[in-house]
Amino acid sequence: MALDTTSSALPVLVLTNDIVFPASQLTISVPRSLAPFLSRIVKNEEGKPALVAAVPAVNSSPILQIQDAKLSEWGCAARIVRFVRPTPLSPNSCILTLAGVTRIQLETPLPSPPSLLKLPLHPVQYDITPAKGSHAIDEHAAEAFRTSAIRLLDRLNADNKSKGGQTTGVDWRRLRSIVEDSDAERTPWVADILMAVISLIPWEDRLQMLSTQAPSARIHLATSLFAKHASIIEVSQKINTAVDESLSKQQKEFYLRQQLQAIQKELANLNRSKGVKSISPGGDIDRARTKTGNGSNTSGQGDASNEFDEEGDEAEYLADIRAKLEAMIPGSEERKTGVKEYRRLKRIPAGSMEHGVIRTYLDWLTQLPWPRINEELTDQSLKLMQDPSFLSKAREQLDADHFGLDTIKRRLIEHLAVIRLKALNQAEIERRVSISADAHNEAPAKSTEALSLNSVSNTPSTDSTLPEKLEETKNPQKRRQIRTKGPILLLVGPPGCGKTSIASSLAKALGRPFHRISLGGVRDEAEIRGHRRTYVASGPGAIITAMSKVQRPDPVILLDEIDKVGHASYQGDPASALLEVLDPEQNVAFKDHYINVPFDLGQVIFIATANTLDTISEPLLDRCEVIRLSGYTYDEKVHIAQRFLLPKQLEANGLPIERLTITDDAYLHIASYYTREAGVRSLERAIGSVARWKAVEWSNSGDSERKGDRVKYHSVVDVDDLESILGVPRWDPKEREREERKGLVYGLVVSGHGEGGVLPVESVMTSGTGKLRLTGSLGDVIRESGEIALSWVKANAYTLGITISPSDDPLKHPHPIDIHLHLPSGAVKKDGPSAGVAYVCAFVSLLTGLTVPKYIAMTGETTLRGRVTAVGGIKEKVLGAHREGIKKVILPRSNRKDVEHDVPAEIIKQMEFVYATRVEDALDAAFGPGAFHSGQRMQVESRL
Ligand SMILES: Nc1ncnc2c1ncn2[C@@H]1O[C@H](COP(=O)(O)OP(=O)(O)OP(=O)(O)O)[C@@H](O)[C@H]1O
Repeated sequence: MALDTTSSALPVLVLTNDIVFPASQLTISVPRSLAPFLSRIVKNEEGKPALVAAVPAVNSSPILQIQDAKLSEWGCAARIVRFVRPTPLSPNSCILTLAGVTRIQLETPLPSPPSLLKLPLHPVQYDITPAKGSHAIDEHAAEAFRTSAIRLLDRLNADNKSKGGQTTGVDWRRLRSIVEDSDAERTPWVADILMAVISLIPWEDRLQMLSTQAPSARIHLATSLFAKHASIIEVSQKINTAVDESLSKQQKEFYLRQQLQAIQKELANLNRSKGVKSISPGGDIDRARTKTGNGSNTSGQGDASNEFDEEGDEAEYLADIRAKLEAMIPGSEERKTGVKEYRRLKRIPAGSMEHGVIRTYLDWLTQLPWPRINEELTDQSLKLMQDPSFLSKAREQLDADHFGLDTIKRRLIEHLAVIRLKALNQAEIERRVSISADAHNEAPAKSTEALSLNSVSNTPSTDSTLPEKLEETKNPQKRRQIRTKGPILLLVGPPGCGKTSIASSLAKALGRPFHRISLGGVRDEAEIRGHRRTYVASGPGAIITAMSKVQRPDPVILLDEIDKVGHASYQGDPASALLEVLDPEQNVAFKDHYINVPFDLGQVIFIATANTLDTISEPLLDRCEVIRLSGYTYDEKVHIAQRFLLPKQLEANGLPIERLTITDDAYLHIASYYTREAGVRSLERAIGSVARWKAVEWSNSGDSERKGDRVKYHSVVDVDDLESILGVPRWDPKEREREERKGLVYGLVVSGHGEGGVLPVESVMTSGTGKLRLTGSLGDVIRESGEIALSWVKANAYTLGITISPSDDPLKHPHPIDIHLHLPSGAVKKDGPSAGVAYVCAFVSLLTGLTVPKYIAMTGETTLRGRVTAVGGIKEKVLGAHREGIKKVILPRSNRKDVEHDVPAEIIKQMEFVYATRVEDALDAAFGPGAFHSGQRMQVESRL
């Protein structure tokens, strides 16, 4: 387009990388070679304006040299408003500030490449008349221009803000207000200003703008360019925000994962230092992560690198859990719950806390031995029980592991017999179901044949409830369950008498896993029944943990020390949680708070142990069948030591069997001088010490032989060797020497551990007012029996020859006295009525001056009328008395059967038993027959 207005010649300044627009200012550097020429223009000697034609290069680039520039046809006449030339020695370029005046068009192209030494004068055309008429801008176009310009400026402003306002140094808001205030006439001028300022508009677009002379065309061009660039900025801003958001999400996730890892590490350290296994089923998780089902990996054989892969492969894990859930019976509650949790797990992002909680829950849930779809129809224990010699083999197993304990072994065998019969019945029912199902499937018409087939089976059943049983057995959940419904066996006895070990040999005999749950000190119900999942770090209780460990529905579980379970408190009542476990009616649907799905414990054999029955709650006791173990005699201990404890200790200490022989006397010596217990635990420990001692001797002798010394090793240990091996005997035999003195007798007791022993009953008299003082941590019952005994003695004082007149009170005549009765071991609490006979004898001895021989001990409750009634713990007491060297025991007549049934024959042979019906019988036995006159006694009795 040509300008048909004014024409003149202007020096042409080539701009390689800038454009000057009319009404805009631009500061550039120019080569110093041009300085003289430029200063001439600026000095304006000829009175001309200091104008140059600033013509941009078409092929602009930051590194473009002037001589290489291809000039645009269009440029801008610009006034030099500032010219700074360098000092003569400075290598710098000149600084030139130009203010655009108007568009110019080169009339002809420049003839040669621009010179670096001077600006060539070149004719240009320009137009400085304001736009009018056909050039006028219509209002719509101006509005469109303003809108697009404002949109672009707003975007640039927002962009600038998001970058901290430091990027361009242009005040976009001010420009915006200029645009807003501009009327239609001024818009072409505003468009030029914006074009000069907005550097992001590409060079070609700006050149096009420069070369557009007509204002309306310029406005249209500017409108479309601004709209285009506003859209470009919007889109790029959107992309940037999206990228930023995803980046910040990633950063957030990364940060949280780092934190999670740190927490897990700390927890693992904590658990390691406490020696506690993980709350979740520990290494079993790893096991859970290995493939199952048709899987190629099985537990323990998996890829070793997976074992340590903390993150685990989520997809593999989910597939594994899914396979386990699919193996559960369809429609079963455990499967429904598992599937629900599995779906939740998939929805929740991995690494979140909730994800971990669900994962741990699913680990527990899927590891429990639920009834499975593809369970094999015969299992190991059923096969074992089908063996006709099952019971005799079981007995052999019990005998192989334990000496004596006949009653217990007999009872256990009875228990096994019941379980076996139930299992065989169950197997028979299953067999019938499968036959009838086959017949039904093959052809309904052949059902009669199937029935006749049944009737010729080896074990025809006369059970009238068979149809229901058959129906019940069709339910897959009810199949394969050998229920052990029946009383729970409770083994009661002193420590170390084999309760725990016989339970484990029962499990061995049954071919089932054995698990021991120690209940000693359990105060919190949650320890048995688990914490609800709402608790932080919640987990299942001891029962479900045991089931998860053994991985079978039918283990033998030993509830050890059931007498030491805590009682009801704010933490719940663990004893009542146990009730549910032990009650065969309830435990088929045992609900752990954590798992929260009923679990069938019907196939589990529970055996409980306790040292005493006193602290076991009545309802709990009611569900148990009590079997008592009451400790061993010395003979039994020697046998146990020889046959069981020594081989065990030799193996434990690595000494060959032929390298240690302990003589019977040595065993007896250890049992009586180094241990004083009903069981054999301390004895076992002492034998262990002997074995270790001899192991050292044996290896020393080997060393000496190698060195050529002749140190002989003696494999036999006799009584004389014991002191050097075990030290001074812990129980000094002299200590056992009891005294025979006035007011002192020996009673028989059973300690809280169920251990029997002898307890002195001491009494003295002091001057006083006829009062009785009882000391020695005595409970109410034992105090009352002291008072009863004294009342009886007072009532019979005359008959017994204590007073000279029937009306005299022996505590007041001839002198007023007080009696102080004490039971030693004052720190140990004592209660019970069984010291009555001993009290009477002590009072009579004190008041008459007669003494009771020290080899006599007694037990029995007395009534005010002088009857001697039965007491408990006879076997323990007699064995305790035997250990203490007592020769004669005075017992209530009604306890005779206990002695005859429970006390080993060899003990009966070694001791004398006197059975008393009345207190007088006991007095005769203690003080000697005829010590008191029987005739008078009859009188007293008739008076009563
Ligand atoms: N009759 C026995 N024959 C062989 N070994 C026995 C016999 N009785 C006990 N033992 C051994 O004595 C040790 C202690 O037995 P165990 O731990 O079963 O005692 P416990 O009655 O359960 O004691 P606690 O009440 O303290 O739990 C075991 O090594 C066990 O094998």
